[in-house]
Amino acid sequence: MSDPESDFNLKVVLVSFKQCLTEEGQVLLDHYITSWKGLVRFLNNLGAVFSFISKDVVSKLQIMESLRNSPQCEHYTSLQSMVAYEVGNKLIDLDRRSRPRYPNSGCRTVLRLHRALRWLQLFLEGLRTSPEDARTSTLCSDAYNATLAAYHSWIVRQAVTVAFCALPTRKVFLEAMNVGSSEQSVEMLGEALPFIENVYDISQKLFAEHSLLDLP
Ligand SMILES: CCCCCCCC/C=C\CCCCCCCC(=O)N[C@@H](COP(=O)(O)O)[C@H](O)/C=C/CCCCCCCCCCCCC
Repeated sequence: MSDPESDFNLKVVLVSFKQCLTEEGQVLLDHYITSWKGLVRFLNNLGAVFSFISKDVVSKLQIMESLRNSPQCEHYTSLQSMVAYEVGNKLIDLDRRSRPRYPNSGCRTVLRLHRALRWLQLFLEGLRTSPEDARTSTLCSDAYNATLAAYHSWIVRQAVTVAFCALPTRKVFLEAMNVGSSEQSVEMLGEALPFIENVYDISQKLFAEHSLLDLP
């Protein structure tokens, strides 16, 4: 009989991002949410120092799940249908100077996860291509500074910097992916990272086309 814990590995999660995409390039939100839940499982395994990050992701996933379970659920099947619905019906706050009317819009919520996906892509690519003795805190903060940092307050950036010091070594990280040796993890990343890259690129293009990359 299969053991769900030992069967769970980072390859399964990264490949699940492939299932987010239809042949027509639609990004399916149910699969997107499921893929993110898999990432949260890994984050939780890294220790309590990361729980403030995990809580933020979980709260965003809950917003998306409640939209998927709402009477408007059919508009939240894919990223494309969600953007069309929320943009078409003016259900998004566009101006950061006005009082927020739609703090839980799907677009602003997915945008936060979308930016974090870019961080993940850069961080895992850094792990894959770096030498054995590379410092994970440096890989992680380089990826963070190139992506999420620009959108975070000073206090969040400080908390994140402290959390990075608690990261395990590169070898431990690669083995925690649960796909075998460090070498096998590196190989797996080379095969599976393009799946999150595809989802990121399609989402980025969609958000850019609708001027949604800077939602407050
Ligand atoms: C063997 C393990 C393989 C690696 C698995 C990694 C799994 C990673 C899972 C999640 C990644 C982090 C997701 C961060 C989402 C951040 C969303 C965000 O930007 N939220 C901010 C803005 O939201 P609003 O306030 O506008 O609603 C929010 O203010 C910030 C909250 C605090 C947390 C932000 C920290 C982001 C740090 C990213 C590095 C994570 C390091 C994880 C260690 C691998």
